[in-house]
Formats: sequence, structure tokens, C-alpha cells
Amino acid sequence: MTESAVHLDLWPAPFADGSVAATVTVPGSKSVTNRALVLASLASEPGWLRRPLRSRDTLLMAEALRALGVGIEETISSSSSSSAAAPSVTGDPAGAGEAWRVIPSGLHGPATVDVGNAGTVMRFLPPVAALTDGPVHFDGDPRSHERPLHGVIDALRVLGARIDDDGRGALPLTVHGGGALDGGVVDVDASSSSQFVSALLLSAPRFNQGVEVRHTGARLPSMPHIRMTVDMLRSVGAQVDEPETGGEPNVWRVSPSALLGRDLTVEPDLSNAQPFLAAALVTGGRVTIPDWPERTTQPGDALRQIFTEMGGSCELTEAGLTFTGSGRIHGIDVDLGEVGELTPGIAAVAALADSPSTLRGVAHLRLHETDRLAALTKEINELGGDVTETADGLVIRPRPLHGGVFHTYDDHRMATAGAVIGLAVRGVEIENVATTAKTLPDFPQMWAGMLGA
Ligand SMILES: O=C(O)C1=C[C@@H](OP(=O)(O)O)[C@@H](O)[C@H](O)C1
Ligand SMILES: C=C(OP(=O)(O)O)C(=O)O
Repeated sequence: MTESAVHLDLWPAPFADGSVAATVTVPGSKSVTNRALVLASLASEPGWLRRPLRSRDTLLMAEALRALGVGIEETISSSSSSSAAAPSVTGDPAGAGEAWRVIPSGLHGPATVDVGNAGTVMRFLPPVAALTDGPVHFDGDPRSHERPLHGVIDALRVLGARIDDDGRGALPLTVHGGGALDGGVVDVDASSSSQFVSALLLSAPRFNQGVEVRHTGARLPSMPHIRMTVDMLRSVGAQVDEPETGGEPNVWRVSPSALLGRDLTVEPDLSNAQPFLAAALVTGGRVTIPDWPERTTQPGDALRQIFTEMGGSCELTEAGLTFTGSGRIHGIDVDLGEVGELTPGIAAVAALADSPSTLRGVAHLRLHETDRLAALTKEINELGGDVTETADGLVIRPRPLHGGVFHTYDDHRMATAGAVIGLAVRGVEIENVATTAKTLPDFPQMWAGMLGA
């Protein structure tokens, strides 16, 4: 969690004087937007993406695909399905009426891809690059050099790709596209990131033999994200065999096929809804998130259960998901392995609870945007908290907290977690709140809007 830069900008996190009462329209899902961009780029006909997330991670994905020859046109959509309910806070209002037209073409190198610190870009695109006809160089933020990529690099080599890297199993690297990839059977240890599996499956319909991915590791985190990959592949016509619909455990098969261009409306990002739901819980208030899907593969849907257990109640109606805090916050003992990206926000709420919490199953968070276990421990403890790291998570014993600087380590979810604590603790200042631009560029304005500022 070394700080890559010293940011002098401190954002005074607003303190909530009373209970929040707001409707917050959350922009589109990062994970859905970036999968949809990849699938639409590999399709045999143009497609549409409506209400895409426009944030650093998705703009990097779009820019990278453009560099490989894909046409991605931003337009204002005439048939946007934006909510009819009058929201009091809208993140990225332009995004709600916006659509991206994706026009696939032959994939070409040479090209250069900046992955920033986006796991989806650094992992989903090397397989696409293997289908181009030239060298594609990948690099990104300093932290991107530390995030695991060996599962993708080693697997692509087995499947027939030529890749130059420095032998660490990480960025920077160059994929020498050969115009096509054999594909076939490959073992992958995806215990450090589910994105290894998703990456190989997403491009697999375009491999000559498709792919059979066999996960060999002990644990596999973030299963909902793999389900999302499988669902989205099927929705564009791919044939996928997988463990959850009767296949062999830990084995996914994708057959070679053409992919359809589709018209997809992106769901709101439920993981980015988390801080707003947490605000209802922490202040004993009420927050409604419009367009919460009835059925979804997004891990954020688990918040309905987790935050209810921590002291609130929720109701899914035509208006969206309404979460109501009870005025009390309880600790929780929970395995977050399936929904790791929710950990910082849950830790923030747990630090304000009336009993201890144990968060388990998230050792892989040490290799996320920052070492999230170390960062949460340090930052909450510097405000007077009592957090200890375990082998695979955190134990959080609530203590009276005081104000101070909450460092973010270039991690969007650290910034939003600090803001949640700031609702209940006067004098919390978030260092580099602008890092929320990774997935939620309008966060500070949305937060102030929620509080009626
Ligand atoms: O595929 C995806 O869209 C994601 C998968 C998860 O990654 P890990 O399995 O590496 O945790 C998640 O944490 C990340 O935010 C998004
Ligand atoms: C882990 C995350 O992102 P990435 O897609 O960069 O892995 C996250 O958004 O919490």
C-alpha cells in the first residue's frame, strides 16, 4: 500500500447532522460496461451500450479497443431507459441519456494500451490482443506492475500466443498478435483473481478451438463476477458449459462461434451504491437507489442481506431499492470471498458498530488497487479504531473515533469508505478524493447532494 504520490488535496468529509433521506441515481456498472465493450468489439455486427459508465476504468477500456481498430462512438441516445422517477441526486447525468455505438472491425496492431490501474483492462485485453495482427504493448500505473497477471500470461502462452514480458508474470508486456489464436485446454490458478477466468472466457468464442479453462487453485474469489461473464457471453450467443449449470466443478468451456451485436442497457453499479446505502445505515436514515435490478450477477446485490444483518431493512419496489437504517449498527461475522470489492465499505460501517466484526475470505484484497487489508487497518486505527489483520481478512473492534486524515492510496473504495466514517465522526479529511474517478467520477458532488448540501 505504498503511497505512489503525495496528494495535498484534502476533502473535508461531510458530517451528517441528522438522518439522510435521499434518492440517489447511481451510474452504470464498471464490470458490466467493460465486459460489454469487449464482447461488442468481438462481435460480427455493430451493437449498442446504453447508460454505460463513463469513468477512468471504462474510458481506458474504450480507448484501448479503439487503439486496436474498434469503432466506439459516443452519442446521446433517443431511446434511453433512464428512470422516470425524479431523483434528488444523479451521478453523471449525461451518462443516463448516453449510448455508445460499438462497431467491430479487424483487430490490428501495432498498438499501445494504457491500463491505468484497471483490473478489467489489464486482464481482459491481452486475450483480445492475441487476436490482432501485430504487437500490442501494455503498461499502466505503477501499481499495475504489482497486480497479478500470471494466470492470463501463462494461459495465453499455452493457448498459442507469443508474449514478451520481464518474467514476473506482470505488466509491462507485449502481446504479439498472430491474427488468430488456437485456443484449447488450459489450467489456471485463479485464486488471486477471478478476472483470469473471465478474461479467457470473454475472448474464447473467437479462438479457433474455443477454450476449456480448468481452475486449479484452492479458492476462487468473486464467483458472481464469473457468473456475470458467463451470462453476458450467453446473451450474445456464445455457448458456455460451466459448473453451475451441471458442468464439472471448476471447469468452464466456451465453444468457437460468432457473437451477436446487441442493444444492452447497463445496470447501475451496485458496488458504487454501497456508500449511499451505508449512509442510510450509519445515520438511521433512508436512501433509495432507482433501477436496482430484480435479478443480477453483480456482487453488490449481497448488500441487501449484509446491511440488513448490520442493522437496517430494505424493500425492492418499482421505485428501486430503499434501504432504511434502524439507528443501530451491529457487527457481523462474514465471508466476503464472493464479494471482495464490498470489503472497504463494510469495514467502514463495522468500525461504527455496537459489536465487533470479523471479515473473512479476502486475502486476495492485498493485491487490489492497494493492499486493502493493510490500508483499512492503518487508516481506521489512525482515527482511534482497533482493527487487526488476519491471514484472510480483518477483525474490527469498534472504538470511539476521532477526526484526522484518511489516506486513500489511489483506491476509489478507500475514499468512499472514509466518507462513510466521516458521516459519523467530525473532522475526517479524505486525501485525494479525486481517486473515486476510477469508477464514480461525481462522487463528492453526489455525496453532498445526498446530504442536501
Ligand atoms: O471481473 C470483474 O469485473 C471484477 C472482479 C473482481 O476481481 P477479483 O476477483 O480480482 O477480486 C472484483 O474485485 C473487481 O472489482 C471486478
Ligand atoms: C478490485 C477492483 O477493481 P479492478 O477491476 O481494478 O480489479 C474494485 O473496483 O474494487
